[in-house]
Amino acid sequence: MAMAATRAPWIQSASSPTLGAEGNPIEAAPSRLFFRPRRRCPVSASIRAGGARGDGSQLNNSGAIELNRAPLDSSSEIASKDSPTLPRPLSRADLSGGGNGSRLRVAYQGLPGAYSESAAEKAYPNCEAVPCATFESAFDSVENWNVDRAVLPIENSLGGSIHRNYDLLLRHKLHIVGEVKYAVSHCLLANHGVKVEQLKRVLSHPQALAQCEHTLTKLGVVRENVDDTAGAAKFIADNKLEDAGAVASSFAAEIYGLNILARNIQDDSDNVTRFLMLAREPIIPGTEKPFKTSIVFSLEEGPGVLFKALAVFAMRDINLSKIESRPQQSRPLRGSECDKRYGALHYFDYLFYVDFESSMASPVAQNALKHLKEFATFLRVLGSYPVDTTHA
Ligand SMILES: O=C(O)C(=O)C[C@]1(C(=O)O)C=C[C@@H](O)C=C1
Repeated sequence: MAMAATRAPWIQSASSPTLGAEGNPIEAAPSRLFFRPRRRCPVSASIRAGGARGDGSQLNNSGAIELNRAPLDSSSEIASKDSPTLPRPLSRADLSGGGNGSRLRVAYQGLPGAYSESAAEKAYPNCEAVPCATFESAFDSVENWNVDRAVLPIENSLGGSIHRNYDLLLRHKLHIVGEVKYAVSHCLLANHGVKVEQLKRVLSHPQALAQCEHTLTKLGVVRENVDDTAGAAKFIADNKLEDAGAVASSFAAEIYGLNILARNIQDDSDNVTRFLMLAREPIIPGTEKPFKTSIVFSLEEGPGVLFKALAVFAMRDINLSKIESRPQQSRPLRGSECDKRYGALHYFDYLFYVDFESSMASPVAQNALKHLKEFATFLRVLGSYPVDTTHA
């Protein structure tokens, strides 16, 4: 019996029938390359075009996917994510802004003048950008329906990954519905009348300080971490500091009445931060333009298991655009394993976050995840969303 979609459309149970073939001979062959896991992961992809499907799901008149809501293994983390109370998936029209003339409320971390605010406004033009003290409170605001979306940084071309947000993506049940790249150009700000030579310390977000490493080293100043770049600007303005500067945007200088001592002080002029757009509901992915899918999984221990996991994409010519590993915080160490030479060994248990360049609407991507599921101990699709192909 087909049921209306009340969960992320790509999720079905482990016991669901085989998905349609993608014409890839590897799929039909027994996968001797890969070992069988002890535990099986209850997640796989399931979106395809055209009426009734082998797995019991239906393509409805509007082209939206309706899936069977199959029972999930209660031992799996995925079960907690896909509450049956989830509202309808977003359509791609929902990506651009609030309907009915209402302004979409979009949470970002930091104060007005933070780069994240500008990224939120780039992602959702005409939105009402809502400042949040922490990344976590931005996640909470969406989950608690205080705002419609959150836009949060995930990686920077100079500073690398923002690990906190990777961890929060897993801990919360939001869906990635888009990405936006934003060119970050840092300024050195100080109160009016303060000269560069007077500065003994410079305050900013740790990422921003890291992005200006060369300049700050040349200046010989002490770096002080604060929650966001705009917060640093506000702090030195409010306290009328004369020995401290801030790394922040020219917009922050304007808002907090500071002087710009230097512009473009980041280590490389091409300094781009990639932000994720997060929502309570997933979007229905398409294939008519480039899509990207973000997943997180964990694996059994064993020689070459990560290689095998990544091979499910390589053998289908699916490009990976990002891979990040994070320790499993709830279970950081594996049980001790004996080694003849060294005795008991402890290994860190990892979560792997992978972005791959394919839409969950593509059978090839669905089959890759189905294949991955065979030896993943946990797998969750964080979102399938259009690639930001614009210039930052
Ligand atoms: O502090 C800000 O202005 C932010 O928006 C945060 C943040 C970050 O977390 O990476 C965003 C973009 C820049 O890379 C520097 C800092």
